[in-house]
Amino acid sequence: MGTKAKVSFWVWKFESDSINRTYPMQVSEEAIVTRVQSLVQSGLSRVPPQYIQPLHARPLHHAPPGSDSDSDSDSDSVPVIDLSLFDPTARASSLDAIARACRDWGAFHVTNHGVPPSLLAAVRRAGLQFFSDCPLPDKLRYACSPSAASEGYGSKLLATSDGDTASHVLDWRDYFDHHTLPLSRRNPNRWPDFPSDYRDTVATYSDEMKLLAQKLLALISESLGLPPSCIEDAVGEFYQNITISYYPPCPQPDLTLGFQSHSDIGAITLLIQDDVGGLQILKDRHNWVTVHPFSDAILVLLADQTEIITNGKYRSCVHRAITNPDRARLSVATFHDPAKTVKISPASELIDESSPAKYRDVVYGDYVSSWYTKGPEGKRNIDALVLDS
Ligand SMILES: O=C(O)CCC(=O)C(=O)O
Ligand SMILES: [Fe+2]
Repeated sequence: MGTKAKVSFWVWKFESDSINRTYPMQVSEEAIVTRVQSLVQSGLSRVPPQYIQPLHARPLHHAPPGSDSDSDSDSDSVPVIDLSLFDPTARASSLDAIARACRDWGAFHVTNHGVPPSLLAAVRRAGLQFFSDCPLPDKLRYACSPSAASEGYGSKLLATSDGDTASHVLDWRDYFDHHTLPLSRRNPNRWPDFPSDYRDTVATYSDEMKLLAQKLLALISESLGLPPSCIEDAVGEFYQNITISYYPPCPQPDLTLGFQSHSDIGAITLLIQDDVGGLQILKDRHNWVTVHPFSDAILVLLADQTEIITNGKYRSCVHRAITNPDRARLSVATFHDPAKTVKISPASELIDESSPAKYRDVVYGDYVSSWYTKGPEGKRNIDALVLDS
């Protein structure tokens, strides 16, 4: 069956504590190539302990009101913005709708966004074929190195002595990360060559996402009364990465997360998912709301640098992915970040005596390093930059 060979990657040393809880003490070399999918294919009925979330982070459905694990309120749903309504007559009310969505959610779906539905389908299909039809040894030819933000096929790892990964709880997720922009970072030879249209599809998708991100940042700037180019000018040339996440079915979804709670660290993320569902957004700081898959809409998530540039008028969106026992899930997130050398600060237009800067300036590369050493830890990394008022 071939599954045994895959399990052999899973080599841990375990030790038990006084209440007989087993936990890993040391990660062997082989564990570097562990993928969640290979665990699942080995036929587990319980998840290994390093995937078990602490109680407060579990996707419970009956938590006390106000807690981080509050119930999913189905009555609330992420706003939808129809981009075809930005003609001169409807423009003012559409900008108002964007302002409300950014203020209340830090997220919204866009429809009539101009990206061909066939391209959205093609990128989902290419990702799914790579993850589900390609044998593990072939996928591992693209394994990313365990160092921070490397390109390729990976899974989150346990903390290492060099401090590259900081969390002690693992996500129930495998991923493929592509460096797509600027073009000097784009090398499709490092991406899967199966299915045969994979590389072209991801490259075309990257170009389309860049155009949409530019359009959206202009509208978001305008929705605050800023010049359309304000946020994009502050970000500078986009450093774009595309991450395809694959969440295998999980035997114990109540104990795990596909992706722990976090906000994205760049400026703006554009996300599509398949019809399985599992993405949740934290609304009003304590309510987890499921983002139901919505035909060919694209989900816009405001990220930390946009929060700084808008001086907190728009906050970055905290989100997570839950798992399910039955179906693998796929999402494609396209991140648009500043270059590492760019200094990000609140837009001068938004600052005066009555509205002082709320965030310290930060060089984006320093922000990224602190994220990779501390990890999201279920908190907002950006809170470290908030100035005392
Ligand atoms: O899978 C998802 O829906 C979320 C992915 C995500 O949050 C990320 O890649 O940053
Ligand atoms: Fe994210």
